[in-house]
Amino acid sequence: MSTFKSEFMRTVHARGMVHQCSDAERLDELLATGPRVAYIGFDCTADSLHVGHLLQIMLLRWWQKTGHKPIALMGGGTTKIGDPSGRDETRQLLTDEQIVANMASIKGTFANYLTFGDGATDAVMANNADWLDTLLYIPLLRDVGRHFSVNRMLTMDSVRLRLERDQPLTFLEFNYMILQSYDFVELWKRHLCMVQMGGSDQWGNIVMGADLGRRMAGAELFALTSPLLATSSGAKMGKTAAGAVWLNGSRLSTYDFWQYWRNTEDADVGRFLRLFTELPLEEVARLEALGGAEINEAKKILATEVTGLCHGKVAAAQAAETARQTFEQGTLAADLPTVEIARARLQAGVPAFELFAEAGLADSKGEARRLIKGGGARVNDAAVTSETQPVSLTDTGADGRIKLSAGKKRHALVRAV
Ligand SMILES: Nc1ncnc2c1ncn2[C@@H]1O[C@H](COP(=O)(O)OP(=O)(O)OP(=O)(O)O)[C@@H](O)[C@H]1O
Ligand SMILES: N[C@@H](Cc1ccc(O)cc1)C(=O)O
Repeated sequence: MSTFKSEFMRTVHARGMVHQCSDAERLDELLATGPRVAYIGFDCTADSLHVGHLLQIMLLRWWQKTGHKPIALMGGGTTKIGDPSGRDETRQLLTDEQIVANMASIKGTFANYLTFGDGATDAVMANNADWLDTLLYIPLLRDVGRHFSVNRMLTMDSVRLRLERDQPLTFLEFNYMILQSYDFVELWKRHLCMVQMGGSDQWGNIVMGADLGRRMAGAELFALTSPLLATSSGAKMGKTAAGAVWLNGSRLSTYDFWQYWRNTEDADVGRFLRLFTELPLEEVARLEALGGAEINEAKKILATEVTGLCHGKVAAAQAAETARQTFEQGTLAADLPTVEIARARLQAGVPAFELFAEAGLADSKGEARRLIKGGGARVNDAAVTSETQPVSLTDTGADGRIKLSAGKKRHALVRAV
């Protein structure tokens, strides 16, 4: 591992970011001799990326930091097809308008992690709709389709698993890997892009593209995948009971994002520090070795570092301070009153005045209404603007709770049961 010549390969291996690489030795050689180009594709299936994408973004960031050029590819075209990789069911089809809106909303995230521009190692953003939307069927079949063996396509996990489990796979989805492969060759032609990275579920799509590049253009292309992350307790990383852990601040507040990382399981602290922060490995080793209550300090550092990259250092410091005031300044310690509300009710949305009364923050519904009218009621630190404003499951923070406040000092937590 330590024998790698290139800084990129040394760094990403040492930090545990690599699952598979098609030819690590050869790639290492090429990376040691000058700036190279790599890309990762992101489909626009929602209006924000989530924590599951963060490892991919960190790979692009290290790629750039170690002297190479990253391409963030928006899947404006591929989102119309829907990648079957790692999924049991066909994705719901999105309209063109939804895809365009999602892309606009996702794009901003990359500016926090990458430096864009025209220089040799500046990042570039591309959209595969630019070349996929105008493909013609017969020419595509003749120029590209002839290089694909259906026999081999059937052995790819994205296809094989559906067939083995008797789950339907549409012809539309079956074509996804052809289009992702085409992207790789197109980016090679446009930018001499020679590496495609992605989560391990993308391996089949990536090696098919590398093969296509060899056949169509005589290009030497490489695949490098990251592990698909689960927490120590086995849950797929990035999704909580309350939904995905979104990267866009409009979807998940900086404070809740910070809390998600603060609530990391003890056994994951070292691994997450290596994967999601840029702290030197010696520092990570020191933090990881902290025992007992001190591990909480390491979790706060993790939360502040990851939040700092995603939302900026100022917002991260603010989130850390809010957490300190809320949970460490005596009045609001762990004995904060918690009310349990039936999940179905929260799903439907409970009018704020009812919830405040039930949580004991007002003696009656009438008093709760007055509290709200007077501007003294807050849900997750945001003012409640109408008495009947519904409080629902979507307000649940990454820690599985909704925080209600009456004035500055009185708080209660709501948990769905
Ligand atoms: N836990 C994870 N660890 C590493 N990479 C992940 C993780 N979750 C997602 N990814 C990467 O991000 C890509 C998109 O993931 P995923 O398919 O889960 O996103 P989604 O389409 O937004 O969510 P869903 O499949 O739940 O609709 C995956 O192909 C994978 O490479
Ligand atoms: N298939 C990838 C996204 C992607 C799209 C186009 C590509 O060329 C590469 C990757 C995913 O689902 O996450």
